[in-house]
Amino acid sequence: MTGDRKVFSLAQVAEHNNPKDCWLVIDGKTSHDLEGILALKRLFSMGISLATDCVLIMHLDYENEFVCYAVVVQVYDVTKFLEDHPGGDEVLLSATGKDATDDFEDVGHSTSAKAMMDEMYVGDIDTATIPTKTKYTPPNQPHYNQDKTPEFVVKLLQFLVPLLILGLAVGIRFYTKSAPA
Ligand code: HEM
Repeated sequence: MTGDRKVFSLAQVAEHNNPKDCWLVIDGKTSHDLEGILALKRLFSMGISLATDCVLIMHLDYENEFVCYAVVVQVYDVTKFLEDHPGGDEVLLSATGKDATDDFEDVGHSTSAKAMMDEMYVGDIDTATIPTKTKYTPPNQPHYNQDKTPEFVVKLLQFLVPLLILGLAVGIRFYTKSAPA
């Protein structure tokens, strides 16, 4: 299994970005044959690392069956699937040239969708060629309320207007009382 593993750079994958030749990079669980997994594990224990990120997971499932799979970032040729993709071809084409794992996961693809991917697998990606995800965190800035002045004026008017009306009413009353009839 390890001998014929093809490893691509992101730039190489990005060349396959059109309806006639469309490749995607998606990180997923892939169940490999036990022999292949054990061969990988032997390499790992010997301190030999692969060009790709690969995490081996082995556990017993609910029925005490021995399950093993590798998590690797893989490259899929989806060209033949473009027309049949239930989500449409455009989403697939727009997911080329990047790590489309999040796009794929966000949709919540079914296990049968994931199973289909095995047939489209063409190789793994050298994850060193994928730019690391950085989240934008805005710098800490003091809270500045742009509407402070109008807010203050409104509050002042709310206080002054009733006072003015009251003063006016008292003034009129005083004036009309004191004026000779
Ligand atoms: C090899 C890769 C892919 C395969 C085999 C695949 C397969 C499928 C399948 C079988 C479905 C039907 C629903 C399901 O069974 O989950 C589906 C739906 C969908 N997929 Fe994909 N897909 C792939 C990649 C992607 C990517 C990268 C995106 C986004 C950029 C995407 C977006 C969608 C959308 C939007 C739907 C429709 C969901 C809905 O209407 O509920 N797919 N896909």
